[in-house]
Amino acid sequence: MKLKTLPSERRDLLGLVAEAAFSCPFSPDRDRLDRQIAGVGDSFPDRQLLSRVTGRVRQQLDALGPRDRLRPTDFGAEDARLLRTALLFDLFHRAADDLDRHIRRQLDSGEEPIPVPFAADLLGTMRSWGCGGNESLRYLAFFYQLRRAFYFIAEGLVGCSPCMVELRRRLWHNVFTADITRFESFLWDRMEDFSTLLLGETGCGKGAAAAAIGRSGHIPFDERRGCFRESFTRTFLGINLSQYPSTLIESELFGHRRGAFTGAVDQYQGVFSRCSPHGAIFLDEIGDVEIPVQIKLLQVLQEREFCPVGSHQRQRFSGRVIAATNRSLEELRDSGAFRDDFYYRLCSDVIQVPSLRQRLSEDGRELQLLLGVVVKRSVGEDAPELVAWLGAELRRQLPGDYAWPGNVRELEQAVRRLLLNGSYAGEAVRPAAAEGFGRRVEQGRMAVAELLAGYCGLLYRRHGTYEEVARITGLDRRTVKKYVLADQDGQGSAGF
Ligand SMILES: Nc1ncnc2c1ncn2[C@@H]1O[C@H](COP(=O)(O)OP(=O)(O)OP(=O)(O)O)[C@@H](O)[C@H]1O
Repeated sequence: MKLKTLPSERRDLLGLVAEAAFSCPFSPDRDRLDRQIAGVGDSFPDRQLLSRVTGRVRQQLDALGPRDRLRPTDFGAEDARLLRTALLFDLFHRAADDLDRHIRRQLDSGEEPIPVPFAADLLGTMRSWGCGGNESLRYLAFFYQLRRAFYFIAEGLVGCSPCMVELRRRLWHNVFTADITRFESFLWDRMEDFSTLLLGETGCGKGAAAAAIGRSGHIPFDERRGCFRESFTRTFLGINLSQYPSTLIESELFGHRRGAFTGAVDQYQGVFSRCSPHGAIFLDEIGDVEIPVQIKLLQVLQEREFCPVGSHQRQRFSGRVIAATNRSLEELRDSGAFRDDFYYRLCSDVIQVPSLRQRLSEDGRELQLLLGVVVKRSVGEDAPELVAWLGAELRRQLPGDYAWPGNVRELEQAVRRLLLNGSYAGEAVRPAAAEGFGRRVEQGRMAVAELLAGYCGLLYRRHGTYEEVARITGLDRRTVKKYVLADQDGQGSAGF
């Protein structure tokens, strides 16, 4: 049979589509390609761009003949590749709403994978183009992974400032590498050794960034059961290492055998054994772990094996590790508190999550955008009037160069306080808090825990780091943090 060829103007356009299909959706390159495909300029509104692009691609494919008779294998090698990519691009965008709905339902349903009623249609369509059984299953899993990554990066890390745009691009690369075709061919199920270190101030979104990576791993489709093999809610497990005394950390990480130590009345599964094969573990506050635990973690990352406490049975770990800290790892490494070999195991990718201060200084619209997200999360719907009021109040009540030391978490709190009391003074609350604390000390009725929480809280508000408070008080950093958090929760300092 004589192989067909694409008309040259269609080949050019489908070439652009193939480039767009494999480029990062958060990159300026993708925006440029989309505008070329859609045949529109820079002023064309972002919101309408994708539907213009998909419309144009559909039009090009329709012009090649009835869709059910369009087979890439009827074309010469290069044209077949372009055509297949364009068909996949079109199918992916047709399925996007179904996939998003599925992601939301799975989020609500939790740990059991839910049925995917639209999967049979997608598989049938791909097979009608001559895709093999396994190949079409791979594409379906790939579609789902692409959509999850897009969903969690875009929803979890909102922001229009250049540093946020760059962060989203970095996260996408962290999931799919810088070359998605290479990822698709070789790396899709081999990402376990790509560890990630997230750095940034408290409350700036390191947890959100980790969740976006952890929920976006490869999950195969099980055609017999009609669902993906795993719920992505199980593929991301987090542990805040600063919450546990060093005696308990190992057991939380690796689990323990029954009777391994006093109090171990039952066998316990740690995060490493609970993590699914293509999942990820989020080790939050990695800068707080002591050297012996660093050595154990290093061993697991090197050998991919661990033993629960009190057991000699080796278990394999094949997930990814994402670690985060708001401390200066440079200082910790210089002081010997953080091992270099451990650092080098963790740092396949080091991503700096920007502070709210930097974001606001780069783009003034950032505040309004974030307020929109925070308000929607609080009231369950878009409320533009409320957002406008909150923005105006924050601008009126706070100094223009307010530093937002608690970042987005502080912004969330500021919104609640404005809604409750109509006021948020930020830094201006310090003297009042200090006065209240002083008064209560003078009254002489404070318990030691309350006194320490109030004092650590006061110093933390003044100096901004746990290290400095630890230096002044002579307490260790972990204890300082515990008191500062108690002070912030109002536990240690009720009535200030
Ligand atoms: N860009 C963003 N868009 C929307 N929400 C955000 C963004 N950044 C952070 N948040 C929200 O701010 C809150 C704090 O974020 P998160 O817990 O990820 O911070 P963190 O850096 O991990 O803090 P810590 O170091 O104290 O653990 C969360 O509710 C998170 O969803």
